[in-house]
Amino acid sequence: MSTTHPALVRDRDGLAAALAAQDAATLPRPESDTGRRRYRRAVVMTMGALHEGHLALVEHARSLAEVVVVTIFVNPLQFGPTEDLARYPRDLERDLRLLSGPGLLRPQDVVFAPTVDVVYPDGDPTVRVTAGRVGDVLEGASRPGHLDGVLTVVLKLMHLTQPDVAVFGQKDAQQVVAVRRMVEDLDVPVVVAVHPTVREPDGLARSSRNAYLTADERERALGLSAALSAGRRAADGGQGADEVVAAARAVLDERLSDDDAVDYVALVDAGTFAPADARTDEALLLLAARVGSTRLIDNAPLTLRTGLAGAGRGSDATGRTTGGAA
Ligand SMILES: Nc1ncnc2c1ncn2[C@@H]1O[C@H](COP(=O)(O)OP(=O)(O)OP(=O)(O)O)[C@@H](O)[C@H]1O
Ligand SMILES: CC(C)(CO)[C@@H](O)C(=O)[O-]
Ligand code: BAL
Repeated sequence: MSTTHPALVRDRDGLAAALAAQDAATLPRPESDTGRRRYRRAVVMTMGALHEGHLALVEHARSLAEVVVVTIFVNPLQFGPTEDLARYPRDLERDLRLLSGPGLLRPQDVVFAPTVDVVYPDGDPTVRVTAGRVGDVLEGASRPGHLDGVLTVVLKLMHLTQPDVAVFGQKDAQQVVAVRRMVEDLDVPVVVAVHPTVREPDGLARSSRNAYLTADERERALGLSAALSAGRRAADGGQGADEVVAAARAVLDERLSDDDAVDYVALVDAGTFAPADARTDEALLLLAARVGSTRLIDNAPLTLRTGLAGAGRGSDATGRTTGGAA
């Protein structure tokens, strides 16, 4: 392996030693040292097959913290029995090469790429984290148990890598909501930071699964970002939630073929993830579709001008009380 690669650790002892070295290198400095970043250690969790989206998360982590840990682990627990666990792209050499690019990992930063038996030494864990009602809708409804599997490994990786801040991508919007909820509900002492979705120049959200797409499928996949733009235009034009969803769905119907299938088009309150209604102003338009055999997701924030924010109270998809006067 080339010496320009960042430090790679593959087991728990190696990780503990690397974290101890990071801690020694980041002992508190005098208050007068104004060059200090806000956090000591940031973690970026990935499943590898890295792309510009992941690298943007790493850059962001680096701007937030003195040292960074990137994890690369394809977590079997979050894949359903008919999903793509076996064919999910894995290329550690390539990932390490990308992470050694300029402005990314520094000598004291670490890549933790454990095998399944390192993360789950006793096999599938008996005790797991449940996403509760966040895990029942949208991604959770389409991929039963997916968000439980995500949260279980995220909590384990937080324990193992001991970050002060963990950086996630907005592309997986529901994952962000679930992780934030877990951190709050289980008093996990980690700050959750979110980076906006990074796109290809033509609008396609970067995703490791884009590698599965044929040229024709990739063209049809542009329907997702086009649908989000149509939804945003409808909102900008003063349309309500139903019209925004209809505008997005019409574009998907037009751009996808009989070989594809729309999974969901949903508009939720950006703050609570509850379905958007007349009280919603800041909303998130969420899409999932299968293009050929590849399932893709995307989302975009938008502002509903029909929103009557503050009216009434309710309970959101995450269990928090919403709306109305405090
Ligand atoms: N285009 C993107 N922009 C910003 N963040 C991203 C993007 N793609 C992935 N991420 C974030 O990177 C982290 C690791 O994601 P992951 O390794 O699953 O990549 P992915 O491209 O989403 O893969 P997949 O194709 O399996 O969905 C997650 O926090 C995810 O939200
Ligand atoms: C957060 C994560 C690394 C957990 O396996 C995964 O869900 C992902 O890559 O988004
Ligand atoms: N980025 C989400 C990981 C998954 O689809 O399993």
